[in-house]
Amino acid sequence: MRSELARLARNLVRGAFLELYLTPKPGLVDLNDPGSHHDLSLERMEASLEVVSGYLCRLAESLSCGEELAKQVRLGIETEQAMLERAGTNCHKGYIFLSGLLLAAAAQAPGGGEQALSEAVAGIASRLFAQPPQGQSNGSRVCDSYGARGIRGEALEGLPALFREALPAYRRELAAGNRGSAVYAMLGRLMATVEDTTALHRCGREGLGTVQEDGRALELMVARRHDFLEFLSRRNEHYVSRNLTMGGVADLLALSFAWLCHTGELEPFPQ
Ligand SMILES: CC(C)(COP(=O)(O)OP(=O)(O)OC[C@H]1O[C@@H](n2cnc3c(N)ncnc32)[C@H](O[C@H]2O[C@H](COP(=O)(O)OP(=O)(O)OP(=O)(O)O)[C@@H](O)[C@H]2O)[C@@H]1O)[C@@H](O)C(=O)NCCC(=O)NCCS
Ligand SMILES: Nc1ncnc2[nH]cnc12
Repeated sequence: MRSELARLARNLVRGAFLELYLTPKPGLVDLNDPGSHHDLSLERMEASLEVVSGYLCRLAESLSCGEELAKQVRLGIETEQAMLERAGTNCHKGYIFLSGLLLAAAAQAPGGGEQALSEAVAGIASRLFAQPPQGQSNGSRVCDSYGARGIRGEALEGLPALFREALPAYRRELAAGNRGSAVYAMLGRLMATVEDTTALHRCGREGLGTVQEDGRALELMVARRHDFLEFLSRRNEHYVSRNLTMGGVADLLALSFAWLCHTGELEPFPQ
């Protein structure tokens, strides 16, 4: 199991880099610009991912040794701090949690299918969130204000954005023979369905509604073979003008990339 967890850890890092470099992405850091993140840059995100890479390697080792969940939580919290110190940002806080959760679930359901993995995610999340959260955060305040479920709801339901939305969207497009646009079908599906608390935090319900409408529009443009790259560039300008972002979509896109790397579906040649 050790080697399989180490391989998934490496793919979780690859997924985050693939998300970062996908360009254009409305409101998010990519190869063109920092989107609506004036405190970020490509270099800072790359520095942050160096920290995430070390974390995932240590987490895979901890899981292989059968250490208890409390140790994995400590590793996650320490990594959040290390990310702040190394890159001066919390830009991958959500991904630290989501990638750690998926890795921990894979340790619990070795060789199981995606349904077993989703159930293991939900089981671990129910243990993680058995106690009420300590203190407030942007997401918890937004969840209180808008009755949103956010990252906690996503985890407690077994990552439906990954297993029921993103992966099927990618596989449908791939089955139709469209390798090049499959990633954008996945991005559109996530934008259309994720209840992203960073969008709510920045621009309220109207902001989340904009992201979800744009996700549906992107899906339609991909299906009709329209110029969706021009659309995404134009929407990026609009998001920047409103300080709108979709950090939760970014993290779930990274996780989707990672899992597709792991299953070999993102590359024509098996690893
Ligand atoms: C479970 C925790 C990680 C939750 O911690 P916290 O309460 O601080 O988290 P939230 O504020 O609720 O948001 C967490 C981040 O999750 C991403 N997210 C948002 N919506 C969703 C969703 N529906 N599904 C999945 N993920 C979602 C999002 O992360 C990304 O955006 C952040 C950057 O955006 P930005 O607008 O810049 O945000 P801010 O800087 O806060 O605002 P500004 O001032 O800039 O305007 C960035 O984090 C991205 O990753 C949410 O931000 C935590 O409680 C926890 O348990 N941590 C310990 C880790 C652990 O247990 N690991 C072991 C697991 S086995
Ligand atoms: N590309 C990106 N831009 C801003 N925040 C992010 N969090 C994760 N990926 C991100």
